[in-house]
Amino acid sequence: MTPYFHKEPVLTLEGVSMSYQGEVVLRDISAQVLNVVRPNMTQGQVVGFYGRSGIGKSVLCRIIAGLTAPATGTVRVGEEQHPVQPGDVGLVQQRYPLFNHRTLADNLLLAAARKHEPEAAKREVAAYLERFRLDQHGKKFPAQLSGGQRQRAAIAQQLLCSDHLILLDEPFSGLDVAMIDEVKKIILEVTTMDELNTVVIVSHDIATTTALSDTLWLMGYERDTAGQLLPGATISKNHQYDLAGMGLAWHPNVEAEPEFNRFVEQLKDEIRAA
Ligand SMILES: Nc1ncnc2c1ncn2[C@@H]1O[C@H](COP(=O)(O)OP(=O)(O)OP(=O)(O)O)[C@@H](O)[C@H]1O
Repeated sequence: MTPYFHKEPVLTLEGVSMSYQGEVVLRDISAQVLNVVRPNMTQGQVVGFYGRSGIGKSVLCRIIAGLTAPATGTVRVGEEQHPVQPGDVGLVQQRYPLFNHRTLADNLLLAAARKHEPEAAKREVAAYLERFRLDQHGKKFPAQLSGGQRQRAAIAQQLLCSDHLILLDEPFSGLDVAMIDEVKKIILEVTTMDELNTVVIVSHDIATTTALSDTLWLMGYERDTAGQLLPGATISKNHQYDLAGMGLAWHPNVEAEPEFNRFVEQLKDEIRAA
């Protein structure tokens, strides 16, 4: 097993709850992502986030991104662990928010200008275009890009304007196997760019996401001591898995290992029960 240790927190949720018109959607969620350090490796963090459809994953993502204020609780991000502000966290949704009337390079420049001075923004965009193998396509408009290129562009866009933390909503849905491999590569690339880079993947593709993750969050409902179902979904402590500690954090061919497959089957059972 690759040795690792934890440093400072990069994302902290403290007692987060949310209700809409009196209906409790999220209940008292506390969870933390720590900067994982592996000797001689630049390695960011990948959190896989599961839950059944309609349970509240998107609501929690918007809260983590600072786009919706929770009813109670706080979200802290970054090295200083400041309360999240809109723009701190990139949110890559299934519909990629590129401007159709601007070229890819202009779209990225617009994002980079939120964080950098004009000259630095240009340099950053050039570096990201190359890094994401989009340098041949900078002058194209979003409609002229393939689905995979648009997805890479959307991830680059969010990395350019956010501060190390990005949330990917269903990054594998509707993709063929070759494209899934491509997106996996991008996610791994993002995490090896900077040890503080942290990617939260919300997905129904359990095996693919688990293979990439070093932490898993499973959202579900809990019962009180009398066996009554409590309102609102939560991420209980025993549903926050430390894959690094279990020897299942991403490494080449982790998906071929029997322990990995046993764990994925166990997770599927837990999701059904949650
Ligand atoms: N703005 C809103 N007003 C009222 N209710 C809302 C609002 N946003 C979300 N909800 C409710 O919160 C619950 C959780 O929705 P959410 O979209 O977070 O689920 P999800 O886990 O992301 O589902 P899926 O996996 O199907 O995308 C749903 O019952 C939804 O109707």
